[in-house]
Amino acid sequence: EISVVGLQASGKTSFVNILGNGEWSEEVVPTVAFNLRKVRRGNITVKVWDVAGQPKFRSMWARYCRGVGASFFLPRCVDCGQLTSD
Ligand SMILES: Nc1nc2c(ncn2[C@@H]2O[C@H](COP(=O)(O)OP(=O)(O)OP(=O)(O)O)[C@@H](O)[C@H]2O)c(=O)[nH]1
Ligand SMILES: [Mg+2]
Repeated sequence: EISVVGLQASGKTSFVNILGNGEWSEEVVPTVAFNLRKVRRGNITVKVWDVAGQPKFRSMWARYCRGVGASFFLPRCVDCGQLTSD
């Protein structure tokens, strides 16, 4: 089980889509709350929590990072200052 958190529009959903089906899609919409996606590789299935990055959802990050095997934080470098400012 892994979780992916980071600021809005940092590309988390796009990243998880590529993990899931190898496809790039331009038509991604901002995530509301979270998406749960199951990624299969052979006989292993990994649950991936793709968590929303908009400020109102950030309080949920800790909950989704607890108890998972690994968490990814995708930074969005055009506004790294934003994490501390909001
Ligand atoms: N150029 C470029 N654009 C990207 C990349 N990854 C994502 N995008 C674009 O950035 C926008 C936001 O991507 P999302 O995957 O929705 O971002 P997100 O982190 O899931 O956003 P929230 O769900 O709001 O937290 C989309 O228009 C993507 O097509 C990348 O590696 N390069
Ligand atoms: Mg998203």
